[in-house]
Amino acid sequence: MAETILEIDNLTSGYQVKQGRVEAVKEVSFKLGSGEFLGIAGESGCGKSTLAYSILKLLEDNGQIFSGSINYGGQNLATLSDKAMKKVRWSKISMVFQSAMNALNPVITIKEQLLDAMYAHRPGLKEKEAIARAKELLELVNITPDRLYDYPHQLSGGMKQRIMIAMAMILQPDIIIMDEPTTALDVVVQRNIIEKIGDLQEKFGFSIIFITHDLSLLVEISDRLAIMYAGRLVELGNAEEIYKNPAHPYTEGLMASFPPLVGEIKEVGGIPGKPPDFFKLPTGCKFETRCPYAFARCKKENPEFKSYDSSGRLARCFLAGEER
Ligand SMILES: Nc1ncnc2c1ncn2[C@@H]1O[C@H](COP(=O)(O)OP(=O)(O)OP(=O)(O)O)[C@@H](O)[C@H]1O
Repeated sequence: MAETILEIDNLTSGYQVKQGRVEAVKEVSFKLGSGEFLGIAGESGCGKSTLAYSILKLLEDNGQIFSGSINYGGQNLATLSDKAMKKVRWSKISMVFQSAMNALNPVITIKEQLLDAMYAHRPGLKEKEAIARAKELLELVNITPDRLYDYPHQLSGGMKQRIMIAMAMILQPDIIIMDEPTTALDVVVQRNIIEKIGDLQEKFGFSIIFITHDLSLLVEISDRLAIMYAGRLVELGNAEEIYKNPAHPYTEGLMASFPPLVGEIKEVGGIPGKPPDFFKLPTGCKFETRCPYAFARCKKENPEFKSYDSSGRLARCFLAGEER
């Protein structure tokens, strides 16, 4: 892997609720390489957004990082002050939120919204320069510069989402976190946007953490994949290798739920049952209650997240690397 730009170590974060702590992210560790495209997939509620918001320290009021570290640029973001975090957020690590396009203000033109975002970080910027930069950003996401003077309602959903991607790139960050950036759009538009993101990444070299529940979107574009279940990473490794041979039964089930956009469709299956309640997690393997391969040991012991062969792939399953 290229030089590490972000290292998450044993991160546990989540929310304080009446019943106690929801540990929506539990002991998660991974490294993100410079220029790497890391895809994170898992069913709704497995903690993907909580992980993203933890990195940027944008958790809701009842949210909290309980333990672990988020190392970026020689600092631990998990313990960084709000003031210091403001220097990192957007300029070094930015984010495109789930249905971000709805965050565009309907009564203000795209120009004003882009310029406001620029002035917020570079107060001395001259208007002429800011407009030139705004036009350049629109062109990067394949929107003609004259659209700068439009209001959001004059643009399609795909265009609005591309504008949000342009916004995330304004300050040329090292890392862009994308949380389901295309979910609200139809499949063809989704694909165009993802291709565009890939082009931009190649051109500018930023790293991407791309979060989705739709694994088929990730397989082709990601360098590596991380699969989350009940707040934990259950598999992490090279995207193509995971696709060819998933080591964790949950990954296998996810693959079957989302057939690839291109290539052979094996079998459209799915995963029986639903994700567990964070307050009633099984004692052993957290996936045991839904796993077609579970055996006695899985009920009692929680498998470690570890490398099981020479490829460096990590998986949390007693059967990883074995014939299932
Ligand atoms: N503010 C909150 N207070 C309490 N629990 C929360 C809060 N926000 C999220 N959760 C819970 O944390 C868990 C993880 O949620 P999260 O949104 O991170 O999952 P996700 O994988 O991103 O799901 P989705 O794809 O639906 O956004 C869920 O059980 C969710 O109900």
